[in-house]
Amino acid sequence: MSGSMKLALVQLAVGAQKTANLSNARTKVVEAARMGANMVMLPECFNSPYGTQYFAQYAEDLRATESSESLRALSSMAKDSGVFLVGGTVPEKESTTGDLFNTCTVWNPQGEMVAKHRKIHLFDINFPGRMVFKESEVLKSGNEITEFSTPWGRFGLGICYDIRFPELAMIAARRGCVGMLYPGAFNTTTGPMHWELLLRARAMDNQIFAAACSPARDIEAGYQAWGHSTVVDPYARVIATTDEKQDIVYADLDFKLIQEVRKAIPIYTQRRFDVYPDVSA
Ligand SMILES: NC(=O)CCC(=O)C(=O)O
Repeated sequence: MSGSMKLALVQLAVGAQKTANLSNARTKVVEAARMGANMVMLPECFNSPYGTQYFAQYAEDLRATESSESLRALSSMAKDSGVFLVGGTVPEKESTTGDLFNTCTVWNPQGEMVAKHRKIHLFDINFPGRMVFKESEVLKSGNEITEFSTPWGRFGLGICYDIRFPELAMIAARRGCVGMLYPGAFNTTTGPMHWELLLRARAMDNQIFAAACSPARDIEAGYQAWGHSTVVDPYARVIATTDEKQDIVYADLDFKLIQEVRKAIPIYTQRRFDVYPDVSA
């Protein structure tokens, strides 16, 4: 838990053409690496529009890198740029069962997959007249907590709606993770209400970094992404953000802030596991 790292969030303009999305992602990952990024994150559904009608059409078998166009592209982006790559999410089709998942893969600078996270909490909400969405109509949920190691420390992963469930970040932090990373695609209804608040809450409660990467907003799309890809530090301060357009957000993560804030506000040693249970145990 020391040193510093440059994180880049690629707020990608995503369209209907998968090949064009992969090529645009590659250009932006290369650009971020040239700007000194050590780790780059792509958004939820970076290779397809976001919507229940699209998952089956864009889904790929992610069992092996070679069998998936998107995984081959992510592996080579990471390797050619020499970065850790949190590869947004890709609609996944489990070939034996036909089940669909919303899945994030993470790649090391050698182009090897080091983590795979299937969205655990599906986005089912009903905001009458404003936002109705039911991922569970087409997707199955993942059942595993995911973390991965880097030279700067371990990171936990969640996908978009997963951020609303504080347990994932709490468990990751108590197991020693230095940050939570969320490829996401909030919308223009819930984004202004909760996107930044949730990131700051996850960072504040756990005294870790928290970052979320959105697609850019496409005003022609059925689902209007909120954008505003954001990085928050262990004091729960927003240290980098943007608006709704295509952009790359850069943040230097200084890991000594974790010890600093935990020393100043020592909630870590003041917990009362004699009164309530430790969810990370
Ligand atoms: N893609 C998602 O999971 C969207 C989550 C969201 O918008 C929310 O409000 O939560």
